Amino acid sequence: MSLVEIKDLKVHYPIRSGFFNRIHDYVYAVDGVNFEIEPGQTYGLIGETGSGKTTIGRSIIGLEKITSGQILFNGKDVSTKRERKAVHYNRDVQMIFQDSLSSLNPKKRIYDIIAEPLRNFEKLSDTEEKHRVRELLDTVGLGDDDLFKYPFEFSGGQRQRIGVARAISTNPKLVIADEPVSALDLSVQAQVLNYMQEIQKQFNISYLFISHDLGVVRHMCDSMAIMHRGRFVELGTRDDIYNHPQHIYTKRLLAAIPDINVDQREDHRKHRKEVEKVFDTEQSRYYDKNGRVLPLQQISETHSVALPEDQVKGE
Ligand SMILES: Nc1ncnc2c1ncn2[C@@H]1O[C@H](COP(=O)(O)OP(=O)(O)OP(=O)(O)O)[C@@H](O)[C@H]1O
Repeated sequence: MSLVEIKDLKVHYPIRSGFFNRIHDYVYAVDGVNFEIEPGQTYGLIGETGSGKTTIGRSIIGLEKITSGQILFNGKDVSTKRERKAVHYNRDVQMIFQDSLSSLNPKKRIYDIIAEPLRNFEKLSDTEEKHRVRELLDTVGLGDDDLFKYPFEFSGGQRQRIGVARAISTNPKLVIADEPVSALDLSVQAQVLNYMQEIQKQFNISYLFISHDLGVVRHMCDSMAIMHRGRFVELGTRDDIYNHPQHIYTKRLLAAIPDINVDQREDHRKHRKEVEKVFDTEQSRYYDKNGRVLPLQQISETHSVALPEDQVKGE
């Protein structure tokens, strides 16, 4: 059984205006998405800013009221607050945010930041708590010297590792990581991602990894969905997406990954320009007359794409 199943999830925000503040339209932030996250695996949600990724993450953790659809966790419906409470959901699902400086309380020492979820969810003695906090800091490569420092005394990468330690303190089954490394330098990004992968293996955690950059998630995700305008344009395994992309929006995101090989930069620039040109001329075929993403078509057991009818063929 999948750890998480998302069924036809919709989150629509009303747009109000006028003297009576009437609803005159909606923002279709998330407009009918379906996917599953397996135990111990990483699922990627990739798309440009405003495509609806964060809204999905916030809906799963319970920070966003959903318009319709279902969120199942271990087969149990957790779409409402009452249902989440009944299954200790708040302990089992944690989140890592992009901005580590604002997500860690600046007035608290690291010890208390990491101990806080433990105090909320576990009944530990003082000695057990100290032992657990030390163990967690050690897991993310920080030491006893760091225990009583404040967040501002750390680098961005270290703070993000503290965010990881806090998120895993309650032994969660799912961690939602919303752009966890976007604010970091490339070398520091790799370090934080390595810690996240090691922790995943050690504790069999599932990640929902949200990013705007297909380059960053290449080595993290087992499966992924490419999102645009509140819907999925393509979903599949890592191999489906990186080696057999079908939707022009996915191809465009792939072409945007910088080429680290200096000799090939010119070729890469030309390829990127060509992909952009195709996207500009062809994109109207891939969206309906209101600019919405077409319905997904399954083209293999693992791979679905929102293709125009005349493009659909099995792999
Ligand atoms: N509370 C809200 N009220 C109205 N519209 C909202 C609200 N929250 C988000 N939106 C809109 O919903 C859409 C999706 O937003 P969301 O933050 O999920 O996108 P995203 O892909 O995560 O973007 P980013 O990477 O910039 O965070 C956007 O158009 C956004 O403006």
